[in-house]
Amino acid sequence: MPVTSEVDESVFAAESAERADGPALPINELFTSLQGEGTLAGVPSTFVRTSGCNLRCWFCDSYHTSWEPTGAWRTVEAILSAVESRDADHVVLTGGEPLIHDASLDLLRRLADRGYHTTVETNGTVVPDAPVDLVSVSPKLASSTPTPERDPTGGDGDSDGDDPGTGGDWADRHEARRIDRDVLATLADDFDCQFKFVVTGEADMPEIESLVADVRDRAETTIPDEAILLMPEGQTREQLAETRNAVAELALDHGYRYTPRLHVDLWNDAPET
Ligand SMILES: C[S@@+](CC[C@H](N)C(=O)[O-])C[C@H]1O[C@@H](n2cnc3c(N)ncnc32)[C@H](O)[C@@H]1O
Ligand SMILES: Nc1nc2[nH]cc(C(=O)O)c2c(=O)[nH]1
Ligand code: SF4
Ligand SMILES: [Mg+2]
Repeated sequence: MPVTSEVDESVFAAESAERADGPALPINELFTSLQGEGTLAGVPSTFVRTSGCNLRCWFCDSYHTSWEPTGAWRTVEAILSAVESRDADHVVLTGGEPLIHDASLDLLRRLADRGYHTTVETNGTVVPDAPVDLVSVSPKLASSTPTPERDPTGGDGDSDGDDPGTGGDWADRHEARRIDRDVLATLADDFDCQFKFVVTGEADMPEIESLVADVRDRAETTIPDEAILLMPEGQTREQLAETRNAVAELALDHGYRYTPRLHVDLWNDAPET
């Protein structure tokens, strides 16, 4: 089900999630792997990847959930059966942005009822009204915003008006939506959270520091440095090899945690890993 990127994420958010056979989600892929990122790295987990996103990061490693959302509608019932047919007792709900879909809340409630440990991978723009064991928040920095030079839809990078890409169309929407400090503080107060920043270089650090300070000011709970994770940007082993040592040094310098991208080290950019 390819859907063109002229269409907003509402294609998947609005198309009825409530069907005759119950709530449903657009699923891009469902697989079992090792959690590759964050404090649970290495834990066998079943990944449920929804399609559709309210942002458009230029570096998105899940292009077919954001820039060109693709997937097949599956009922929450069918997703639960698929999860139960696998061994893992950890489930990671990701996307795209899983929390733009109401049916994600049904899925999370029913996974909790069945005793699964749930992690939600989210960009931190939506608060879920459902139980979640770990909210893995990856707030998007200014360096994530698509530009004519960083346009994964194929813009030619110059400004002569013949740019065939659509990345530029998304720059303003992405920029306006990417950070909501109140949502981030509410997530910190209401859930166990890790804040996992994608770092492209040292220039990202002032924004991370000021955002962390703002969220700490607004939240009632204490957010320890060990809940702040720096993750190198890179979709492939080759790209990660260029960024990871510098990002590890930045984590050391700032007293934050470093997270690898274990799945990229192990399986590069293969689907369903
Ligand atoms: C595809 S996103 C889906 C969940 C949610 N939309 C989000 O961004 O957190 C899953 C994770 O991959 C990270 N990610 C995406 N592209 C990346 C890249 N090129 N390098 C490093 N991390 C990336 C995101 O920051 C997020 O932590
Ligand atoms: N192995 C593995 N670990 C992951 N952790 C977060 C992922 C994601 O795409 O949200 C991811 C993923 O795609 N694969
Ligand atoms: S918020 Fe997540 S899914 Fe959406 S474009 Fe950015 S990395 Fe991709
Ligand atoms: Mg991934």
